Amino acid sequence: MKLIEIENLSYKYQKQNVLENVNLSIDNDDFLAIIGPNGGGKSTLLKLVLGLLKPQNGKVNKNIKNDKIGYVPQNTNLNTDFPITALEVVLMGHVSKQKRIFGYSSHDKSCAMNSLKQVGMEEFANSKIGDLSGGQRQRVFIARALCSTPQILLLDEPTASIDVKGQKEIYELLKELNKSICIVVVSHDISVLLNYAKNVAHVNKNLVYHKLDQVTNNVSANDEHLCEVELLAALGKTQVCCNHEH
Ligand SMILES: Nc1ncnc2c1ncn2[C@@H]1O[C@H](COP(=O)(O)OP(=O)(O)OP(=O)(O)O)[C@@H](O)[C@H]1O
Repeated sequence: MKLIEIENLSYKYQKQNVLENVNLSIDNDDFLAIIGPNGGGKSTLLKLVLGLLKPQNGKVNKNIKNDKIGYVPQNTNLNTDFPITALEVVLMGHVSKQKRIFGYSSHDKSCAMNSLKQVGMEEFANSKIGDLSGGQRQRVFIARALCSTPQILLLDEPTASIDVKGQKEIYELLKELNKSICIVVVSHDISVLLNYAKNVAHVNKNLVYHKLDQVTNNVSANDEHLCEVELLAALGKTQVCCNHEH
C-alpha cells in the first residue's frame, strides 16, 4: 500500500529554489534512505511530508492521518542539561493529542513505558536524559515518536554524533521496527545504511530514486570506507560532482 505519494513537488525559501519537480512514492513496508549533500533539501522534503511546510507547487498525497506519522528531528542532543527523565521525554509524545491539566494518566504512562520497552530502554525510564549516552538518548527520542503508534517513522540524521557501535544499534532497532512500520531516514552514513535500507532517494534539489537491491551485487555493504560518491557510482549515477578526497 502506498502511504505517501509526492507529485511534481517544488519548494523555495524566499528566492532560493530548494526542491524542483520532485516525485516520490513511499510504500507501507519501505525502509527508505534519503541521502544528498548539505543543503540539498532533505530536511525540507521531510517537513513537507510532515505538513510543517505547505507545497508551493505540486502535491504531497498522504494515505494516512498526520498523527500516524512519527518524527525524530535533528539535533536531539541539544539541551541535555534539562532536568527531565527518559520517561518524561517519551510522555511528551502524548502532549499534542490531549492537553492535560493534572498530568498524565496511568494509561499514558504505561504506553510510554511500552515505547521505552520497544527501544530497549525501559530500565532507564527514571534516568535523567543528560546522563544517557548519545545512542541511548536517541532511542528515547525514537520511543517518544512511537507513542502515537505511527505507521511511518521519519528520522532526520538519527545517528549524527553517535559512535559506530551506537549507530549500528540504532539501525538494528530501525530494522526491527520496519517489520511493522515504514521507516524513512535522512542520513550521511551510507555504508551503514546499505545494510538496512531497501530504497534510496538522492536529494539535491532534484530527486533521483534507486531500488537498493539492484546495487548490492556491485557494492560490498561491509565496506567501511564506502562514501556517497561510490554508492552513487554503483547505482549508475556516475555524473555526480563533488570535491571528495579519500
Ligand atoms: N527556514 C529557512 N529559511 C530560508 N532558507 C532555508 C530555511 N531552511 C532551510 N533553508 C535553506 O534551504 C536549503 C536546503 O536546506 P535543508 O535543511 O532542507 O537541506 P538538507 O539537505 O537537510 O541539509 P543538511 O544535510 O545540511 O541538513 C539550504 O540552503 C538552507 O540554507
